[in-house]
Amino acid sequence: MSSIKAVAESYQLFNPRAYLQNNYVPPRADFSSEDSVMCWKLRRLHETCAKGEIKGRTLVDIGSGPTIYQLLSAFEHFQEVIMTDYLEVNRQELKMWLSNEPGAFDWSPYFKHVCKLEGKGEPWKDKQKRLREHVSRVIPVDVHQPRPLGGELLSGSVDCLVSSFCLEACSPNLEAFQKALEHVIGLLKPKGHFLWIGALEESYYLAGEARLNVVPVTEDIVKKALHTAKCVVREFSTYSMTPSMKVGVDDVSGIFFVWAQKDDPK
Ligand SMILES: C[S@@+](CC[C@H](N)C(=O)[O-])C[C@H]1O[C@@H](n2cnc3c(N)ncnc32)[C@H](O)[C@@H]1O
Ligand SMILES: O=S(=O)(c1ccc2c(c1)CN[C@@H](CF)C2)N1CCSCC1
Repeated sequence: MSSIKAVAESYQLFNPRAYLQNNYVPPRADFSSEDSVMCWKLRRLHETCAKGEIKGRTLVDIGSGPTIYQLLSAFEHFQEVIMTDYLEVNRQELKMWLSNEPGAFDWSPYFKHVCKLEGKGEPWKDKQKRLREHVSRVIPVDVHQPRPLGGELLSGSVDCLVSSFCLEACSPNLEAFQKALEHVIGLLKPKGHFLWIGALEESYYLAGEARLNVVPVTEDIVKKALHTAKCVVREFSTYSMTPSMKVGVDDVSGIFFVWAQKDDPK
């Protein structure tokens, strides 16, 4: 029986570079076909943010890991972006990229693709510069705490949350997954937006020496969890993995994309 403490211990072996190599380096991260999962994820985020409803002052990314792709469309509509992760090694990887230090991960294929989606002919380096200017803080997070960001932000003060592959990847069971979701939603203002990407029916993934357990969730589980957390689903779409995409670094069956809004109790 895994516990939150056991999950935390398993993450001590997490290798950000191995994780990036497993999931974000072409050709596995494929931009050559619009039908690839990466293009699907970026398109969902672009099309949802292009509607113009998701905007405000503060955007917080929960469980950023060593990645920034999840913010490439949403960040444009907010004054301040705060990135978060549980591990110092991931926060350091993010800070390396934000400071454009030698050896930082190359996210240029992602910027190029999103600039193409936006169709404004903007040089991708201009967007890259803007994202670096928007991220004000990279701070610790623990979704299993009632206040996941500690005292860094007031509960109910955030306009938009983004989270990708975090909650299911750090929750030992569905009860903990539900509580973590409710802790995270507690950061949002009423009517605040939640852009959530996650793994469907995944039970493990690898990141170097680390083998991380994942609580398997289905579309129905995710929808019910959002309802219990008093969120209204605006959009829910899924992507099914092809057998060729299963290369042993995880056993994910599919991906979900959610745009949800926190209920207004008034
Ligand atoms: C699969 S990675 C997701 C990374 C990135 N968001 C992405 O889209 O690839 C899961 C992340 O959850 C973080 N994590 C682990 N335990 C956590 C906790 N208790 N609270 C918040 N994040 C946690 C890990 O450090 C890791 O960066
Ligand atoms: O975007 S993905 O669908 C993706 C991206 C990241 C992850 C997973 C899947 C599944 N395991 C997660 C562990 F929590 C991390 N993708 C998987 C195929 S290759 C390109 C990356």
